[in-house]
Amino acid sequence: MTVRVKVCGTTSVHDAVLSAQAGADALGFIFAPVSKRLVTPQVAREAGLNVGPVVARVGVFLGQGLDEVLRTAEAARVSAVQLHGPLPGLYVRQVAAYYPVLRVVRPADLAAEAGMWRDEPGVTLMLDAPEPGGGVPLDWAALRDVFPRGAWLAGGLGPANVAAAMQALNPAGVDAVSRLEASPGVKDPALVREFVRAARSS
Ligand SMILES: O=C(O)c1ccccc1N[C@@H]1O[C@H](COP(=O)(O)O)[C@@H](O)[C@H]1O
Repeated sequence: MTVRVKVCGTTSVHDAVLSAQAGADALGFIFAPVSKRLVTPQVAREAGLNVGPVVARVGVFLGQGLDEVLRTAEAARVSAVQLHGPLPGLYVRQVAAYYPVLRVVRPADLAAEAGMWRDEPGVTLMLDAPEPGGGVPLDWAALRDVFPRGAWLAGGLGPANVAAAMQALNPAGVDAVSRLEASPGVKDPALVREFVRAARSS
């Protein structure tokens, strides 16, 4: 199975084009106000118009109301939505009625969430560290026996460790932000290219 590669925390058209040219399958746009990588829906929309017809644009949310999520996703013209934080199942289903959902869970919540979304093709699980965007890798060895088939992996991934993470867990997709930056919200071109290359060749 070919791994999907998502480069998150895109805050400019320039960095969107850079990541797309590096070969990313998906770009993440963070709309959570707490983030150092906060982007406006207008910039995300403009970025999406500059990366061609194939690259997915994922709107990232943390602890925001349903109305805000749906309005922002529409304004930004994203193609998928990534949901962090504790959320009722009904909320996730309501978003999934409009957008494919990447449901982000911490290892502690994996068993419950995996059971909830096993038969819902519109919801894909992503495992991440408890502190999103913190650059801290998960304990891959501890997850080896429980990592769900088809799930994505995030948490402290970068050029130097993505191959080992893939070897340990065989995720369907990998996602990274802080280890690809020159400064918060600004991509380091070499790190982005090397991350995509390392994931592709693993
Ligand atoms: O990066 C952020 O600032 C952020 C804020 C709120 C929700 C999600 C955020 N980022 C997500 O964090 C993971 C991995 O980040 P890292 O590679 O460990 O720095 C990824 O899913 C981002 O989309």
